Amino acid sequence: MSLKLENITKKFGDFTAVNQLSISIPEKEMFGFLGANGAGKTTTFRMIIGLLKPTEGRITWNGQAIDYRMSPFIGYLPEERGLYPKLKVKDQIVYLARLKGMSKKAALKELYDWLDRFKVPEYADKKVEELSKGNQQKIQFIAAVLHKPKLLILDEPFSGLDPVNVEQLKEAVIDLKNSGTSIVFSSHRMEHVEELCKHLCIMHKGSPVVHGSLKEIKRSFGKKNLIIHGDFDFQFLENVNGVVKVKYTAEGVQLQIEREEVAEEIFKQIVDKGFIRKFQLEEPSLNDIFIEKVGAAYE
Ligand SMILES: Nc1ncnc2c1ncn2[C@@H]1O[C@H](COP(=O)(O)OP(=O)(O)OP(=O)(O)O)[C@@H](O)[C@H]1O
Repeated sequence: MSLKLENITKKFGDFTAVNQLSISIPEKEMFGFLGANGAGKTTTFRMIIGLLKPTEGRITWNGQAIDYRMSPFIGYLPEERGLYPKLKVKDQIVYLARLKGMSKKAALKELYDWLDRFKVPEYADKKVEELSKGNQQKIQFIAAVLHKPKLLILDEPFSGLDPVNVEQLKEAVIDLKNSGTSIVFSSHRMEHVEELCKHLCIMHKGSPVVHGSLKEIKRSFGKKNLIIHGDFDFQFLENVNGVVKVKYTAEGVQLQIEREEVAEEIFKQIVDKGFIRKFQLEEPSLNDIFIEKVGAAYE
């Protein structure tokens, strides 16, 4: 039981926006879509919700082809936020909820529950244009989740939010996942995907360049990070075999090394050089992996 994309290609004329994308998104999980601008994330989402038709391939949800009849089960937070500025929040939310088959009463109850959760019950009677951009985004998020979709697609849900609002929305998303919603979201921010997702896909120019579980992706990357803090000169490390990158930090140095054994070698070499305050081997970050796989495209 899952969302499945099989050999999906989307062409706009001669231009291929998505190329042979095959992914399986597990049920009741959060799946992250990473990619530079123009990588094909939004196009993929539009195909998942049935707004665009793939040129080739098949998209299924629990084995059934996705079509408009599934709309009540799907929630979508589009990248281009599209609320009507002149309408009151509650009128707009009720209108959108009714399109998903909810009654006015149920929609209002859900709306007030969400507004209470975000500690802004007074927004119900405000016009959208009276709210800040970040708060408009919260309302749009509520519009996407009000009908309790089983599959929730969030295009850049955290962009443009201040840190407090990012945390608030993250908690809401985690609660939805824990209550059984399958969530797919895109982001430019590696740390959000790293924190929230078990599985992910990195898109590059329409093709998936990395795909799978975060754990496995990190393990198979091979390279590790080694953090050393100490009271001695680190420069000689630039010439140690197996050291790929050296980044100097306020308290020492952060190395990218080819494999774990290089850390042992380095330890032998620094042990007599002076006081070592920290010597820590870490898995690569998603950012390290992204930079290597997509690299120049993220300039
Ligand atoms: N309707 C369209 N007609 C022609 N080209 C399109 C259309 N929609 C998208 N594209 C192109 O397809 C490519 C992928 O776009 P898409 O919006 O899916 O990227 P994205 O990964 O969501 O990027 P971003 O992070 O900037 O939102 C881009 O080069 C874009 O210009």
